[in-house]
Amino acid sequence: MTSSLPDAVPHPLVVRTVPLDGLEELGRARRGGGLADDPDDHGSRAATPDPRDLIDLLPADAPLAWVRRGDGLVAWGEALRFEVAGATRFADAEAAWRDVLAQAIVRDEVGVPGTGPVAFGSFAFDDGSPAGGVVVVPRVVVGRRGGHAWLTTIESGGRLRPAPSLDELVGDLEPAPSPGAVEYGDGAVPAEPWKDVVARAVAAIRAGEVDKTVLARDVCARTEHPIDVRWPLGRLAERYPSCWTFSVDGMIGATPELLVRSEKGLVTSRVLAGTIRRTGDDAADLGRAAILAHSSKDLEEHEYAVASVGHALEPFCSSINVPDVPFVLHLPNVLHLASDVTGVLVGGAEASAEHPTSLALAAALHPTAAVCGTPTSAARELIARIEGMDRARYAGPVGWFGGDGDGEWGIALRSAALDPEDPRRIRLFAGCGIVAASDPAAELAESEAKLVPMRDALASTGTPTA
Ligand SMILES: C=C(O[C@H]1C=CC=C(C(=O)O)[C@@H]1O)C(=O)O
Repeated sequence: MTSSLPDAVPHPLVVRTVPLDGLEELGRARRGGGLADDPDDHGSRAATPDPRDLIDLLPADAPLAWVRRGDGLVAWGEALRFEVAGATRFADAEAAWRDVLAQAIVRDEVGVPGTGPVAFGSFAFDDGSPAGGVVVVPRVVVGRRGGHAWLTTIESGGRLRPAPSLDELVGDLEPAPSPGAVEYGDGAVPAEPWKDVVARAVAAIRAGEVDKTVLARDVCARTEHPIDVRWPLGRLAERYPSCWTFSVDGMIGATPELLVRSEKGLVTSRVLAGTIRRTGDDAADLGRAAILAHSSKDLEEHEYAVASVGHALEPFCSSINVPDVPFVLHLPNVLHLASDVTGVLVGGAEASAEHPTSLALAAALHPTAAVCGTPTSAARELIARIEGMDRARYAGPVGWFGGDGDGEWGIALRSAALDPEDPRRIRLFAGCGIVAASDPAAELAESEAKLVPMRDALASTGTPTA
């Protein structure tokens, strides 16, 4: 399978970024409320931007999003789109983006990460997947970071014109309608047989074929009404503020795992592996956090994941910091062992330094042991042999990059893929790291806990599941 890219960019892109005032007011007016308190901001209760300010600007048609704690990017419209496929999908996407940039006319009056030209991407987990990958260059981008907001417009073949106002661009949006009742059905491998798949993986590990692997499953949902992506997105952004809520070409979710952020010579990766379900009782959950932090099975799972990220970043970095001990990340549905790995790219922040792009770094890191296993190629083969489904863009890189190559790529976890043929159908995914001590029934329960964010996001009403 190869990528089919246009031979040449049809017209140069004209990109303009201007500062934006009044984003909060616009968001507040739409919701009729005040600024939100961040539930992750333990104790300080500082006023933070509402996680929905950006999401609430999106139109229903093909919205693009990368939002965390109310900051990030939302975008819509399609100035350009590249579809890529196969093992060269990342390199092809990057080359196409470079070609576009070589001809772009840019006026950026803000100059922070995420301003100027921006492209969103979502890529398949597996080289052989028909899902391949897609890069979308939107027509309108609204961004916010640390109290500053901006508006970028991208036109193909136009002339540099005065920037339109946000009101003009957004107009009167109808709020997202609920998808109504949701029916769930089996995915490629139903729950009970999936336990046998886990048992086969455990046997393969005990036989020495791999040290660790990650197995995933899907469930299929059918909704009463067509799914307006803004419905689940708003709920995910509100309920999972410490995750990255994303939407790219029908792939949506709120991932807690940052594959790589590359910014001015500094790279960061949030590595997760090792999970315990929450009970809904805060005191009991503190006890469970302590159990997780000392669980040899989970620490082993985590160690493989951290090592895979450290090794993949090594060739690009002059220094790397890998924490000795993971911390426990508290999400509403689960607790994870987490490590923030940081590194300085060779050349550091020097303006003359030629850094790899964030997408090239994502390609080098993918697939980490958090979604594939150790050693990588044997784990990949084992997954292809026993998992019984095409992961498509689940567990693949999803995110954005800018004109200088810097950007942020998450791993598409806690996610779902809309059916491009039927707006009432969506496929939800969840996976679990498997090591020698894994128990199939416990892994099935863990996968159910990881499906909760998307299930709750699709629900038409009701209290989210703990
Ligand atoms: C593969 C998934 O989770 C990974 C990320 C965090 C914790 C994991 C675990 O504990 O098994 C997985 O490695 C998923 O959520 O679908």
